[in-house]
Amino acid sequence: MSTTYEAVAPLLVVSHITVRFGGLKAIDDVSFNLFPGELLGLIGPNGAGKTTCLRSITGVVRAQEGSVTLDGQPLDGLAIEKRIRRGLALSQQLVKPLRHLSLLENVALAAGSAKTASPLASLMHVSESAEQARALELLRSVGIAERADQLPGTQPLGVLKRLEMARALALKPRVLLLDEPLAGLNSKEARSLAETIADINRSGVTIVLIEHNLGEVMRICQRLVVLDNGRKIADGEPRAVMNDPVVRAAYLGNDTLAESAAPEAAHA
Ligand SMILES: Nc1ncnc2c1ncn2[C@@H]1O[C@H](COP(=O)(O)OP(=O)(O)OP(=O)(O)O)[C@@H](O)[C@H]1O
Repeated sequence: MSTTYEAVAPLLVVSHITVRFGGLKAIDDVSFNLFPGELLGLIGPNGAGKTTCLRSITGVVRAQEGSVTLDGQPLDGLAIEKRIRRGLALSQQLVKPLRHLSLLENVALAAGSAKTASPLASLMHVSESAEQARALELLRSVGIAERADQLPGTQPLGVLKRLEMARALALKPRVLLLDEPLAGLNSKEARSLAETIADINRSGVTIVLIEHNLGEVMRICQRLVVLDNGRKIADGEPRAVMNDPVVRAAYLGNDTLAESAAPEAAHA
């Protein structure tokens, strides 16, 4: 994709964020922009601060310094629910659907809660056909519509991850934050889910993707931000970033880079 993002106002601005856990600086003065329509990869070695960065954007973790703005509106100090209502959705590493509800009902519940403030009212929404139809459409968009009536307990991990994505999309997010969606999948499943993520992005959803599968990251992301030891060490076009000696040094000894994201093996 050859969008010139600099000509467009950023949708999300992360500005000089610092997060400390006791004496540890998990995030150290990190800034980056996310532009409308982008699929941005947030990468870095283990413990680099990627998840903490996403959590500080959604308010799960409070940054001691810095600010986050969505469409020009500061999110600082807002509770998680308010940030969700402003348009952020976080799809987590751990998949936790409601076990007694079908896949369709799980997504319909999320679609209902996007429209209502109270959990009881959102439960009642499950019976409404509009939410059911929308939930089915969302299940279709993540490729699991044929399992709509099945329970989560019988599903393989790949399906549960797609369900989690559909639930996040039900919130109609302006920015979808995905934390390691490909973890635990084999290479074929990972390739397929990465394609689904790219499809979701092409349908107009702006995405930040944390992922260790650098082969898929290189294939689907339009830009990469790299963290190492809590600091941003690179920000730019994927191939240029992966060729950056500073990035290569950060990953030195990390087999993932050598095996799946050598620049010569990367797709354009
Ligand atoms: N709640 C917490 N309390 C204390 N330290 C934490 C907490 N959450 C994260 N950390 C520490 O902050 C640092 C960054 O962790 P984080 O999980 O953000 O990294 P990451 O890049 O997402 O790592 P990984 O790729 O391994 O998931 C690590 O040193 C981690 O141990």
